[in-house]
Amino acid sequence: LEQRVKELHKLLNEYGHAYYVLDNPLVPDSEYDALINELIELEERHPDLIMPDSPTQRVGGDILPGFSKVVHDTPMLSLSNAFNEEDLREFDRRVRADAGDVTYVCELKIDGLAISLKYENGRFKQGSTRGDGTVGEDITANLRTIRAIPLKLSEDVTIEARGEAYMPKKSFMKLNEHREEEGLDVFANPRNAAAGSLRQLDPKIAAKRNLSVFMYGVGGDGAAYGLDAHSEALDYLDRLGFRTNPERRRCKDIDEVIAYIESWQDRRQDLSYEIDGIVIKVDSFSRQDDLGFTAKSPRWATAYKFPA
Ligand SMILES: COc1nc2nc(N)nc(N)c2nc1C
Repeated sequence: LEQRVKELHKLLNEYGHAYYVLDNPLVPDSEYDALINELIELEERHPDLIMPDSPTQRVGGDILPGFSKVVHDTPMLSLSNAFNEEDLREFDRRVRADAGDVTYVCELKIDGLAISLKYENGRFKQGSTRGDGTVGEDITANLRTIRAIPLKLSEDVTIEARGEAYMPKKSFMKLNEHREEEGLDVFANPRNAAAGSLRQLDPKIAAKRNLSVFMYGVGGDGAAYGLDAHSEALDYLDRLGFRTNPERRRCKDIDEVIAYIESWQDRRQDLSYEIDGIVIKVDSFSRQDDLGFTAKSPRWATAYKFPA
């Protein structure tokens, strides 16, 4: 019996990772559903076999009285903005003045809300919003319902991952249709819908909102994990079981960055999620250290914003 429960955990976590993290289903939904229902049955009959990281334990029971505060280990900063090619070239000039020739990493800027996920010995412990950058809200119960967020990593590491929670365009359209039928006011955009869903005190509501995430960095000093560059950190997050955005691209100079941005100007409407720009980061962590931070933003990154 215990053996069967362990086997179901393994199968469901593997199938779940393929479906929700890699967008590459290994089995039809009907097979996944049959297995999860078998596990729910077994756990109902034998509650002593319920583990915290069981795939059935994503939706908590009780409604929270409120959200407690979380002080971030390192501030969750904001990004400076670039609105045109001149801004981008100015950013590049400033970077190379202090750090010399650098390689950049370009990432899609997901139009959602920033989150921090903390893991201890490979297990999801706490998730929070950015808040004011220093203090956020503990929304662990709601984040547990997001199946793209692993409850257990492939390695027993203690790590913080940061990224963006968002609502896919399709889910946003369906949610608003449903709200219209119910005579409720609709959400203005997927970002507001995602924020509203994660601010629910009842995790059962968040669980129904079909949210997802793209993780875009490690909290604190990347070098602490033996990584030399941001692109390596993203590959490391992939290996640990996180969902990262596959469209990221290393660019050897600002001309390549500009070409990458132009390539997404029109293609972005084909994405299944909304983006509001492209984030450009110096790849090497030691070059990032040469550049440091202003009071509120890294000097080694900027966000090109698409015209609204
Ligand atoms: C290094 O800091 C950041 N990196 C980011 N990366 C992506 N892809 N998207 C963001 N919104 C983002 N925001 C911040 C503050």
